[in-house]
Amino acid sequence: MSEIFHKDDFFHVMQEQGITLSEWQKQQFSIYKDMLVEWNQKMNLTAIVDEDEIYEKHFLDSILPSFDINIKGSFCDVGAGAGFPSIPLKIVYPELKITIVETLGKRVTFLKALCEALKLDDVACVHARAEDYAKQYRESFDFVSARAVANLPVLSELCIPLVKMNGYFIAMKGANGEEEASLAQKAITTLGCKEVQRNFKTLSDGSKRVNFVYQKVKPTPNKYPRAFAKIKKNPL
Ligand SMILES: C[S@@+](CC[C@H](N)C(=O)[O-])C[C@H]1O[C@@H](n2cnc3c(N)ncnc32)[C@H](O)[C@@H]1O
Repeated sequence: MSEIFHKDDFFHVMQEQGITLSEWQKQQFSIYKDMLVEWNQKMNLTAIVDEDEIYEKHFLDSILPSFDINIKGSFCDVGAGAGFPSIPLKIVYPELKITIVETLGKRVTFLKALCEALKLDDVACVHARAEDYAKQYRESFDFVSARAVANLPVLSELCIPLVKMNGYFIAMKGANGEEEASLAQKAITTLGCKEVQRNFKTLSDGSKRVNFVYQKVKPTPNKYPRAFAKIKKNPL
């Protein structure tokens, strides 16, 4: 990637990956960017408000995992905040069936308005904690992902119970990702997963990304997820 990232580089990277976006998809990204900046004046959605940075650090970053694994079917985004990574993925891959589980009501309000403005079908925005949602919807999704929600030992217990057998948990991590991954090894195995990919990326400012892909090879034992206080106090 170039040293200074411009919005147009986003579309070039997509093309390099064989993804040609229609005018409407480009417009959807533009509407998304505008809504993010506008709503951010009323509520805390993101620290990134520069247009080029939004295209790189939110939009491109969200889509990066799909360059290494074919993301299709049902996709649950735990703690999506302002919609990352699931909404950029949905814009690029309109067939995805998205469920967002987000614990902050104001952000859910933003996400619902966003989905309406972007005319997105098949996006459910659920106001809940992931560990509560898993009581009813465990092992329901082909893919479960999260970015910037919790450290990996904790995040694994929030996300893996929601993954179907043979489905995938994608943990999107930054510079400390590998350290977190070593600490999470026991959690990943206990919850029924094994690592199948570890993908490294670098953004234009040199910041590192590592996206871990774990596959569910055994059902998650019924006692997980525990209540959040227990997960936090005593991570697996
Ligand atoms: C730092 S934000 C990251 C948002 C987004 N994923 C991103 O990368 O920009 C973390 C989000 O996770 C949500 N969250 C934290 N714990 C959660 C849980 N147990 N279940 C669902 N959402 C949770 C928070 O409300 C917050 O919106």
